[in-house]
Amino acid sequence: MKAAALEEFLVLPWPESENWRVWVGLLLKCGAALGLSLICGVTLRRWIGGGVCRCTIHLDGKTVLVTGANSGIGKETCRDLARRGARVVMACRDLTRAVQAAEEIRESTGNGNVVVRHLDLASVYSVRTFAKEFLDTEDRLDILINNAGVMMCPKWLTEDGFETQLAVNHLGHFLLTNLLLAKMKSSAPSRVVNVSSIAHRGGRIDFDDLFFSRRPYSALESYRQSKLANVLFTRELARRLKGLGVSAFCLHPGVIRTELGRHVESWFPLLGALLRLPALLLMKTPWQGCQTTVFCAVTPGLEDRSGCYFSDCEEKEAAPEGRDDEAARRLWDHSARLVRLEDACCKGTTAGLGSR
Ligand SMILES: NC(=O)c1ccc[n+]([C@@H]2O[C@H](COP(=O)([O-])OP(=O)(O)OC[C@H]3O[C@@H](n4cnc5c(N)ncnc54)[C@H](O)[C@@H]3O)[C@@H](O)[C@H]2O)c1
Repeated sequence: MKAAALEEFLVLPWPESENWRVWVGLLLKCGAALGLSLICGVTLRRWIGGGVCRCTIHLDGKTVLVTGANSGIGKETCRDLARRGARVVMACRDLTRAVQAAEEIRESTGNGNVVVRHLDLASVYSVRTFAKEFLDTEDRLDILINNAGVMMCPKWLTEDGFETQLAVNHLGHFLLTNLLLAKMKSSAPSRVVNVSSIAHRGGRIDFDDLFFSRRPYSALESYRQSKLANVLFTRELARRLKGLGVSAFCLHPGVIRTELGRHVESWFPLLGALLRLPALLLMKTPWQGCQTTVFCAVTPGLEDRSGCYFSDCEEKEAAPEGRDDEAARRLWDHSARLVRLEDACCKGTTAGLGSR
């Protein structure tokens, strides 16, 4: 169709004409207008909508530990908690970037009590080494934020033979939390905050094939499985910790502009480039992305909501698959077996958390 013809096609006399092309043109224009208002609406909602933690509490004398702290949501979480006066331990895989991030946080907050420790959640050995050093050197742990994550990477197996997304997003954090629980109990009231995702919806824990050994690998299914595992772990942890002074929460941080999509972008570079502008408009900033994490970490009086799921600084209902107590218990048992939680080095640290 030539330009003039196209123009004529889209010109809209009011629909008194019976011509079907007029109606198609009208529909197209309405569609475009609707799409545009939707984008504007969502953008406005992103920028001026709720989801800001208004709690001004100070954390002087408290120690917080944040995993995956050198970028994105984790880094902004550290900045917020450092501003509140906490001692912040940044547990990171990439030490070079972590040292730079810590320096930047110290400068921007005036809090010099921000330290970096090495932690690779894809390695059971690294998690155990980190935990041992932490227990030996730190007096207390008031807030543990399990934030690190990897999304939709190719099928990589870790040195322990685990599929990477489940290993980093769930198993590493499961082991870390359990190893540090004795310290958290002695620092009670304390909190564990697990950064999950809305992607837990529609997720499924395949207990017969957690690592995609017998089924074709799907990067998306694996991510969903790992984020559902975060929700179920929170639920079971809260149940086991009832009355011990440690609460557990999980959350969806929103759709945030971070480096999390690096694997998806590397698979579809053209799509990544095309989506950059809409992403800039529609996605929240890392500062906005850390608000629900901080809300769960510091808001007083949340203890009776232990085990719950949050989004936009409000409690929300997790998807039905995230409220399955039997699956939560099974996942705990499977995870404990996989990371060998009962090994000598953990004994004594999990007191009170044995099986039912
Ligand atoms: N960005 C979003 O839109 C979004 C949405 C929902 C949930 N989340 C969750 O938020 C959390 C933070 O992600 P982000 O968006 O800030 O992305 P990010 O990529 O900026 O941060 C992830 C961090 O995890 C660290 N990490 C990855 N593998 C690790 C390992 N093996 N050991 C230790 N650290 C490791 C990375 O180094 C990085 O610092 C993730 O758990 C993610 O699933 C993010």
